[in-house]
Amino acid sequence: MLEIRASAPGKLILHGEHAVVHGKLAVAASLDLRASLVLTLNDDAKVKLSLAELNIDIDFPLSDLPQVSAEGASSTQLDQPLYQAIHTLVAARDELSEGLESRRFAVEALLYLYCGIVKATSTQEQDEQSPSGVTINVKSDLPIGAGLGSSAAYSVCLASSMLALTRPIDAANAADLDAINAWAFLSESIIHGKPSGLDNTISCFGGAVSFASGKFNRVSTFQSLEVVLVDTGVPRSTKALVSGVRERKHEFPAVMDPLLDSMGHLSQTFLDISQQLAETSDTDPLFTKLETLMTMNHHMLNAIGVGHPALDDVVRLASSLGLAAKLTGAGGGGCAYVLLRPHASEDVKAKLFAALKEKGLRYWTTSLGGAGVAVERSDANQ
Ligand SMILES: Nc1ncnc2c1ncn2[C@@H]1O[C@H](COP(=O)(O)OP(=O)(O)OP(=O)(O)O)[C@@H](O)[C@H]1O
Ligand SMILES: C[C@@](O)(CCO)CC(=O)[O-]
Ligand SMILES: [Mg+2]
Repeated sequence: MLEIRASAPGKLILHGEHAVVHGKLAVAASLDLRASLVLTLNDDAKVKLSLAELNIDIDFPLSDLPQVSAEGASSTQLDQPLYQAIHTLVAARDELSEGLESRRFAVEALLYLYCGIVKATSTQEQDEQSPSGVTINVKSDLPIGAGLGSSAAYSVCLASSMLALTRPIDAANAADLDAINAWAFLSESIIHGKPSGLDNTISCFGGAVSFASGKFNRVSTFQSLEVVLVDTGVPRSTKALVSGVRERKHEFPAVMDPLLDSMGHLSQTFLDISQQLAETSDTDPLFTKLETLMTMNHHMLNAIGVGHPALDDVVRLASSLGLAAKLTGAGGGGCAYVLLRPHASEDVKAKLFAALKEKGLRYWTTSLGGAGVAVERSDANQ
């Protein structure tokens, strides 16, 4: 029996969220929290999906899926007629009418990649003669819609498993990674609107990077930072927040543009200081600078309209213990991260964890810069 297993990590944006959508520099690293997917074939000629975190169990007959144009679907641009056909198909399903719109985007993204990658490579004759369906189960360690790149981890799992269904995929091969990343970006575009590509790139390649205008450089200087991720539990949508910033930028360009520029410069300053950190044993003054940058960036993100009182509460709580925190990802709720100095006193950590527990907030201590996508195909008949 054919089985494909894929997994991909979430990410922490240390600095540069939102600014990166407008071409500025951001710095981010992968997390050790991952999404995972198992794909098998079925004889029912259906795409069956079970998305545990979204409480979605639904199937679509293959015969209902739209035809892909003769030239096949592009991996670099969303095919609008194909997307519209999928959007209409999903909108017609009552099971998906409840809850947030973004639940439907997850199903649309999955069907889009299925049609664009799998259906596009099989001929109509093959489809009619042996209409093998696929069964897909997804689970995730990541909080959904909370700033840690759950949508990107999901998108990378989708892209890598669909590609592995059509040909051998090696996650150590640069061309295969580029193909996964390109399709994952299209899935992110369905979920996010206009993503920068940072989240799917980190989830695909892993490690720690600086990123601007679709290009990234690996960075090894800040992977060892110790952080605590804190989820305010306030739900929000990345798509809505990103479009809110775009509108504000359009309305007040002279005010917004310098703020976005400043956030890009802040990412570069962070990189310069983390480079110095790697070259000295006298780290305390540099950590003081890193903490100042976090506080500044948190307030700049408030200024561009992506803050939330619950995030400010986390920043205040950290500050009462002499620590710095800032929101991460799209903001508007979701997660903040707290920076711990190396050898932070056990007493401070214990106080932080106790205060977070008392407020009923979920938190994670995590390592940065782990592996990117993993995909493996096994076939019992081979
Ligand atoms: N495990 C999952 N199963 C199915 N869909 C998922 C899963 N994880 C994320 N998604 C999709 O991604 C959406 C959440 O993405 P969104 O971009 O709003 O938040 P995020 O990626 O967690 O945060 P950020 O983009 O700020 O890092 C969900 O509503 C769903 O459409
Ligand atoms: C808010 C944002 O910068 C990060 C979301 O994790 C959006 C993006 O980069 O696409
Ligand atoms: Mg996202």
